[in-house]
Amino acid sequence: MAPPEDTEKSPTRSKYVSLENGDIQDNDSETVIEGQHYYTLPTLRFINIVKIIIFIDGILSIVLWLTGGHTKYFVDNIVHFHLTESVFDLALICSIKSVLYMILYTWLEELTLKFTNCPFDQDLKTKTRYAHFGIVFIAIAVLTYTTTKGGLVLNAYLNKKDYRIMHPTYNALVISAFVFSFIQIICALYSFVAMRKLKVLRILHRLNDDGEEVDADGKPIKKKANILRLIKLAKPEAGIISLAFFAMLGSSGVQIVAPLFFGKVVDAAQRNMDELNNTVLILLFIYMGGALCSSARSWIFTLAGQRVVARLRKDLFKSVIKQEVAFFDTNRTGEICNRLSSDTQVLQNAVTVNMSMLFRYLLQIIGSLVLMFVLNPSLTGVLIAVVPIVSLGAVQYGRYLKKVRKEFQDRLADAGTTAEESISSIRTVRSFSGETKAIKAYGSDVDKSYKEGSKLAAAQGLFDGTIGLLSYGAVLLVLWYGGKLVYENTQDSNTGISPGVLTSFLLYTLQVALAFALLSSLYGDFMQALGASLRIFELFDRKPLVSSENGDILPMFDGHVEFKNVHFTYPSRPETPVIKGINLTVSPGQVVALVGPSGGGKSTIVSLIERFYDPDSGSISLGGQDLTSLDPQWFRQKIAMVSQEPTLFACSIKENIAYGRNATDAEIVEAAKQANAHEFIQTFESGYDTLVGERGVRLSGGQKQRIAISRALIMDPVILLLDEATSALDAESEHLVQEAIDRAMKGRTVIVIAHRLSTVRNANKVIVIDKGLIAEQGSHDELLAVNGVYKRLVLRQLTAGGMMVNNGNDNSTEENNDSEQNTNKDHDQDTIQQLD
Ligand SMILES: Nc1ncnc2c1ncn2[C@@H]1O[C@H](COP(=O)(O)OP(=O)(O)OP(=O)(O)O)[C@@H](O)[C@H]1O
Repeated sequence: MAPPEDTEKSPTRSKYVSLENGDIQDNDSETVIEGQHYYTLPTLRFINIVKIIIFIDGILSIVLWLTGGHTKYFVDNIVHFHLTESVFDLALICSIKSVLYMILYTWLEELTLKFTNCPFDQDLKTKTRYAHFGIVFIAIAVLTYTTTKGGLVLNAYLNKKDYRIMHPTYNALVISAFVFSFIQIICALYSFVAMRKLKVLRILHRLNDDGEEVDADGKPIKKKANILRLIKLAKPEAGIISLAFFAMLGSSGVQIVAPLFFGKVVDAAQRNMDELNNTVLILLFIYMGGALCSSARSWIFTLAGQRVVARLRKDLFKSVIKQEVAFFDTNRTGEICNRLSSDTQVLQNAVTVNMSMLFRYLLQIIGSLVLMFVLNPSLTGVLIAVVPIVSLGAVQYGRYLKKVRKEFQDRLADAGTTAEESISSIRTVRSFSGETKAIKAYGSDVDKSYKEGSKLAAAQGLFDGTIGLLSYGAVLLVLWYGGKLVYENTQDSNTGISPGVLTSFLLYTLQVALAFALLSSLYGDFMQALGASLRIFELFDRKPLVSSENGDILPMFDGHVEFKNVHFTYPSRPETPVIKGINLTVSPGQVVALVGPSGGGKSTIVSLIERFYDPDSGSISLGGQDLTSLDPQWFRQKIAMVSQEPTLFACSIKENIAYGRNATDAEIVEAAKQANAHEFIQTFESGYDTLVGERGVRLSGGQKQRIAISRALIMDPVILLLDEATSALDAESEHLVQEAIDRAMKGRTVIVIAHRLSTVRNANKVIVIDKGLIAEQGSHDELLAVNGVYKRLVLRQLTAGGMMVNNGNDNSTEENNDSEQNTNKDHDQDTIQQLD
């Protein structure tokens, strides 16, 4: 579709640029859509809100009209129509305008959506204009009429001596007709903005053939949080929640009928003492029943909330822990932990306590309004006329609040993450005197969250104030109008209302106003919960890119590993390929040493064997079968890893050794003996039950490594993946660790990232990895014969006395240590001579 030549002239057209294959690009949001798409639209969008307002207006007008008097009065009102004494015209106009509005708004939305797909269709554009102007015309005409009529009625009431006062409900109809026509003209004008938003919204919501929402690349988008999904979280608690609902019905019932009895008390006080006593006694019983129901409701709802959050946390953690390793490369630990703790807490309140409050207040409002209607419809009509203003304002403002609140929560989470990082690395912070830096970083994050918090406080304050003013304004209106009716009653007992009824009415009004104010603050809570649930459901819905379940189990696994033309790039750094086409074979029982310059990709190869990541292309097989088709749980039992800086868990030595599988005490001790760990463990007061502290801080480097070797040995792995420690241990530790490693290597396929010459010399095969490729491979001697990377590496490291030479510590106490190191040194000397 080619854009017409006058594209620049039309603001709507210039927003879209057609692409070669008929796609449309939205310049503002840089969103591209291909051809025709199906979309989901939010339920609570502008048109639907307007329709609700029109509906309320229609219903209210009809009710006020119908409750306005007896049959003759109706007929008189129509037959002897009088501009300032009849309201038949208003009821008629309201019915006609409601139908017209419904038709025009529906048409307008349809046209706007069609226009998104065909932004250059002149006909659609003209029709959309007609729809817009039709709506605005009706709104202006109706507002003009209702204002004029209202003014004339008021003028007649105040100034005309022979004015026949209308039925109170009809007066309410005049007020509500004016208020609604005012709201509707605002809606009509806002419809221009709303339709523009709808176009963008439509582009942003697209579905694939399965009905899932997809992004511009056609990939499914994580599910959005919605209230229904939030409620579903509490589904298993449905039983006890329904119990709580019954209790809530009881307590709300009390709230609803109590004001009625208050009124009766006031009226009884004007008659006789017996009636007064009886009414107060009834009220006391009502309150006692209400108290019982209230405590049951509160207890059960809170209990259900606790259950929901406990389950939520477990499920969420399950989902997090199953994510592929790459996920943790891009997501900070603190942020994830925040979701587990604070976001789930927000949800706990939303799905139970807030939900209960929502129903309670709704019940209170509806019940109170019904009783108010029974007491005096006209007074109720006056109150209802202001409700739509409050609700429309609350919804719009609530949206803004949600945005600010989310921003605040994000900044708070950032601060939490920064603090966690510093505290968990306190040793590094201390040794580099990084306290000031850490304090500054945390302080700056807290300042940012404070900035957002103060914005939130102001916004929330304004929100609460406005809602409060509107609510109490309604009370004042009722007080004035009700006072007038009481006054009328004192003049003529057949008209107006008694003081008792006014008391009930005022209490109801307060109750409705309060419930309304609380309901609107609940809206804020729900919005906050929606924000939290967005983040939580994002984690819930995230399917790990590398699954850790399901797959084949080989009946026999000999330890054969093969890489075929493997290419790999870390997802967190997509522009930098790390492995660029590696072919290698490790035969069962072989010891293969990976060497090479730092950053060449050795550790990445080991990670790929563990299937922490999947290669971008090529294949990795274990025992002849592709790694991606094997059950990760199974093959990870067959592969054990001892890394350079082993991480231990903050539990006992015993639990750390038996981390990979359930083992008996005897097996644990045997593994520790094999790893030369038994002796030092025995010197500890609590032996195998000694706690190692966070990440094993209470153990020395050598001790940690030997525990890690025990942990690997207890798995009796077929393949051992070793990353030799580069950090220098003292001679004794070095020897003990080395001996444990040598023992562990026996009878297994071993892939070792080698840093010691002795390891490389004893390996069956040495593979030199450089810049993501295999630079050389062969035995130590073969590679030395080639004047290549390996020779340079060995020479550089030997002459530098670097990592590949065993640390010769003269203070060594054990004789065999010395002799072993001397042998190594001799070998190293040989090597240097050979190289020279
Ligand atoms: N999780 C990661 N995300 C992104 N890039 C990574 C990640 N881990 C490693 N890299 C990058 O991949 C490249 C290879 O790293 P790798 O750790 O495999 O090298 P290496 O040969 O084991 O180095 P060394 O001997 O120093 O341990 C490096 O450039 C490194 O920066």
